[in-house]
Amino acid sequence: AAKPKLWYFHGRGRMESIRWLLAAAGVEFEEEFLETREQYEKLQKDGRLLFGQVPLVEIDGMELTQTRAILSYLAVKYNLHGKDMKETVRIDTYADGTLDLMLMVALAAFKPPEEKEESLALAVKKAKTRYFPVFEKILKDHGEDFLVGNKFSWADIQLLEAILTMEELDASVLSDFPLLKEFKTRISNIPTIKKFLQPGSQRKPPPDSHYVEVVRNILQF
Ligand SMILES: CCCCC[C@H]1O[C@@H](O)C[C@@H]1SC[C@H](NC(=O)CC[C@H](N)C(=O)O)C(=O)NCC(=O)O
Repeated sequence: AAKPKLWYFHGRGRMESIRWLLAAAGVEFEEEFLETREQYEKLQKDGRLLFGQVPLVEIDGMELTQTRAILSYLAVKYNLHGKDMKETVRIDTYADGTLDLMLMVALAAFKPPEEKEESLALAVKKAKTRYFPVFEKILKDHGEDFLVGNKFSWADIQLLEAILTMEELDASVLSDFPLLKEFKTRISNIPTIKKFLQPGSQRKPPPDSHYVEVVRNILQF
């Protein structure tokens, strides 16, 4: 079967969680990087962006947009969802929480320097006071290796991505969360994830000023 093809900017943004899921599932994927406004306008003109937006993922003969819809499709397709509805809603809930945190970080890149620092500091504060305490308690309460059903799921992938992203902003962000530290080590050592964390993988670096300029230029905002 053809490899999934991802259409997005050459950076993390909203697409990074999709890259993480595919990589963790051991699925090879291709990427098309939008560098110019023309490329983006062509996608729109060709009617490939339902609401005029990216991420766009070509998979199984479909052209999918809307990040959450794509992630849900991939989680089910690669058996990274729950064994029943009750597990699945927990996985979705945990994943949505980490996506909120990740988006806070992603959008901060587009703010003026002063505001950007403030937004990133707020994201770290939210991680330490809102999100990480919840996940530490979940791991403590059920005493299992994974967040749901003692089986590796999409929620675990999202949480690891969030942990690593927050550690880039504050290396001591896990200092009060011993179980999350163990979780980080455990999940990072899953072979497909270990590979994705090696240099040269399709994992993208944190957004820099060039990336922000390119995205602003393409989206004209
Ligand atoms: C570090 C880069 C991430 C920040 C920038 C991204 O966050 C978004 O707010 C903008 C981009 S992503 C690009 C943006 N895509 C979305 O906002 C998608 C939102 C949708 N709900 C989804 O989850 O996929 C875009 O195509 N906009 C064109 C425009 O709406 O006309």
